[in-house]
Amino acid sequence: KPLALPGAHVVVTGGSSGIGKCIAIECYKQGAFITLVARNEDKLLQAKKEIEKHSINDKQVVLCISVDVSQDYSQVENVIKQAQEKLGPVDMLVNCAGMSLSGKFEDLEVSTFERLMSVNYLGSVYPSRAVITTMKERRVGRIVFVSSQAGQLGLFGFTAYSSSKFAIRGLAEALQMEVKPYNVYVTVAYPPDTDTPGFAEENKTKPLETRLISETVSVCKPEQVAKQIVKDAIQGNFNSSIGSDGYMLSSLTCGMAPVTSITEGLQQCRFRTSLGKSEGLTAPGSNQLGQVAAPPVTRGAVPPSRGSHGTRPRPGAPERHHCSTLVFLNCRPTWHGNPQWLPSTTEVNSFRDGTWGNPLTFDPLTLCLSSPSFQDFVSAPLSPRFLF
Ligand SMILES: NC(=O)C1=CN([C@@H]2O[C@H](COP(=O)(O)OP(=O)(O)OC[C@H]3O[C@@H](n4cnc5c(N)ncnc54)[C@H](OP(=O)(O)O)[C@@H]3O)[C@@H](O)[C@H]2O)C=CC1
Ligand SMILES: CCCCCCCCCCCCCCCC(=O)[C@@H](N)CO
Repeated sequence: KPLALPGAHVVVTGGSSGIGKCIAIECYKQGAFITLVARNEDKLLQAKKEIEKHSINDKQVVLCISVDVSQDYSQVENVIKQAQEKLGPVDMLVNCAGMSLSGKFEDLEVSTFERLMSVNYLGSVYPSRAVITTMKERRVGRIVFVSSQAGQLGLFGFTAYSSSKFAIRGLAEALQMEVKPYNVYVTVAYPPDTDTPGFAEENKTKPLETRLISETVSVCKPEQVAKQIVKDAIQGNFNSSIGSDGYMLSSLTCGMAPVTSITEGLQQCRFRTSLGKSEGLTAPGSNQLGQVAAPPVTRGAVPPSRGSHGTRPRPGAPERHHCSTLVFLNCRPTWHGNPQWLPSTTEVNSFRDGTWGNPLTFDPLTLCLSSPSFQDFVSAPLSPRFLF
């Protein structure tokens, strides 16, 4: 049932740089024929040369086509037609063209929201729409969407980016349900920060808060991310995440995503069961819907620490507006609970050397083990939906 890459035709949008280029190389190394799709022709040719160094036989071809995947569906459809005429029907489509811009909601131009939605979301819809009919007819195919960890949770500074990456997941879940009977498998990848030209570009305007939160997860190499994505796509896994925190994040945000392995299924049961428990279907204070009533808003008082995982009220901290000890990873009480609070340089440094024991520098494993109970930890991130 795994897709055989030798001789297969793989189309990679965004294949001229970063993660996309590494995905193309990975597939090429395994004997695939590649079509690279991106806008800039010089970058495309450059990438083609680089990829061709990894050939394993002399029949392999790398085709380059320049198009903006976000502009006009008929253009994208034409590009796919061209590619199919030259290299045959598409066996695997990797939607990797995308971009990121961060900034506070009110600092981002409205046009940025439109731009990110059209490149990241519509730029994934168009190529997929163009290949799906043939895939269904042939009863063969893989469609890969490259979302982001920021497509699993919304983060400070990512109002425009996160929403465009969340949209991809909705598309993917619905599409998978439609095409599974035709032996077509959909994969959504949620990479962490990855060392690419696009990431360097993003960092130029990234707010400090966004940077601090992002730094709780280390930066990956694009080769490593690409390897994982290709592996999951070949297998037909719906979810593709990188590293142990990527795995935890996927488990915590599994929602109703399709389950493609037994371990994944067990894991989801576990998390869903603990959700039911923590929401207190029988707990005092729960209403008929099984929701726990939100704690009263406290003003001028620090709410009692409810076994929070290492968070202490900060000396001289301004009043808290929410009792948010239940909220995600203790990042959230810090950022959401203290709206007046902004980090100064000394504070930033003291997070870094751990003086504060601040959750922004937590190590997920330590956090997990040191929590009052593992269940508590597991259910914490799921609670905000019910509390707020
Ligand atoms: N790097 C990271 O930290 C992470 C990245 N991601 C996602 O992975 C994907 C790749 O990111 P990364 O490798 O960093 O990005 P890069 O900026 O290095 O590469 C982006 C690629 O997409 C192409 N592209 C961009 N816009 C368009 C467009 N409108 N039409 C066609 N092609 C386009 C670019 O070529 P050209 O400009 O010539 O068109 C280039 O080939 C993105 O979707 C990104 O959101 C997800 C998580 C983390
Ligand atoms: C228990 C679970 C532990 C996980 C902790 C999660 C912390 C969130 C960090 C998220 C970092 C955001 C990455 C965005 C990458 C991206 O898409 C851009 N770089 C694109 O250029």
